[in-house]
Amino acid sequence: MNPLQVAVGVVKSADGKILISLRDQSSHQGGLWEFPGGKIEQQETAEQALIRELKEELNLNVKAATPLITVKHQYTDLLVQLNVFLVEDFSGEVESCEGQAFLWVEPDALRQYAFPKVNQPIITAARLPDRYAILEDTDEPLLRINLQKILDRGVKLIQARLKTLPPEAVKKFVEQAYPLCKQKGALLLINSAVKSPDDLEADGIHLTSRDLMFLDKRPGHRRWVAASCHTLQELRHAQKIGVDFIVLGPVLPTQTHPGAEVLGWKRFAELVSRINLPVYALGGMSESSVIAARSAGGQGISAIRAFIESE
Ligand SMILES: Nc1nc2c([nH]c(=O)n2[C@@H]2O[C@H](COP(=O)(O)OP(=O)(O)OP(=O)(O)O)[C@@H](O)[C@H]2O)c(=O)[nH]1
Ligand SMILES: [Mg+2]
Repeated sequence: MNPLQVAVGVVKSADGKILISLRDQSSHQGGLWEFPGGKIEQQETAEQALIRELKEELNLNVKAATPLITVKHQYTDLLVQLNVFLVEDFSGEVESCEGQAFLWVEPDALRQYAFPKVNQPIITAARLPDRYAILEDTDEPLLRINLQKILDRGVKLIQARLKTLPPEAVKKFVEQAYPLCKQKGALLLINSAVKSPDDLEADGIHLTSRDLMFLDKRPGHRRWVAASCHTLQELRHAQKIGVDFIVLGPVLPTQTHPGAEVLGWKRFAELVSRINLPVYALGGMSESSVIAARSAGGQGISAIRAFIESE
């Protein structure tokens, strides 16, 4: 059966708050909060439906929208596909055209509201940025310089992939890096290949694909859990154990792995469409690849060099 196609907007104000509204008690999933939107009519594109619905429901004029995530869900009574857009460019004051309650909420506070179950990955996508920097092993002074470059560039999500640095050096570095990241409002995740990642204070863990496949449940006491994947099997396992987001690649050829087999954007898009999770594209990315990644259904890009090389 073809899913019911729905266009949904994560509407973000200039001060970073997100618009949610309360579903009418009598409607499907009634009494729960939602991101505004509605069914895509015949002859309409998802974007056209989004523009029409946000005008009809909230009197908002959408000026630009970019794809954020697509999720599919089988309710007992209904199969839906939510085509979610990020809307940062709009005009007009929100009005409750259908008498529904609405609220502007900080992204990190979205989890406190009751949404339909399928909305969970949308909430995660709304909280995450479009760039995920990887901080690679190198000598310590250079590591600090690279971290500073990443932070100066405004990247808000960073993975410390310090696989070969001795544990004491890793500990010393993370103890300095974590407060710096906090100060800049950036999240710091520690790669699971780091020796004793549990001893390090950070925002979460980034699982290697190998470590991911050894787990049968999400590691506890972690605010954020991410994972590296290369195959559909790994993606499905990540979704099953409740990982928050994925890095998938290599998408394009890289200098570090010349001749390695790559997915390409088409296969990347196909794989992303099979799961309901935010996915970053890795491999051969530059800052300008964000647009391609988002068009392919991804959350954005992950890279090592793109964020430390001069623009
Ligand atoms: N708009 C919206 N719909 C959602 C969300 N999550 C979710 O499961 N849905 C489901 O998507 C379907 C369509 O959404 P809708 O009820 O907004 O459609 P609509 O505005 O065209 O409604 P109408 O038929 O009353 O005019 C519903 O079955 C609803 O339960 C969400 O965050 N926003
Ligand atoms: Mg609606």
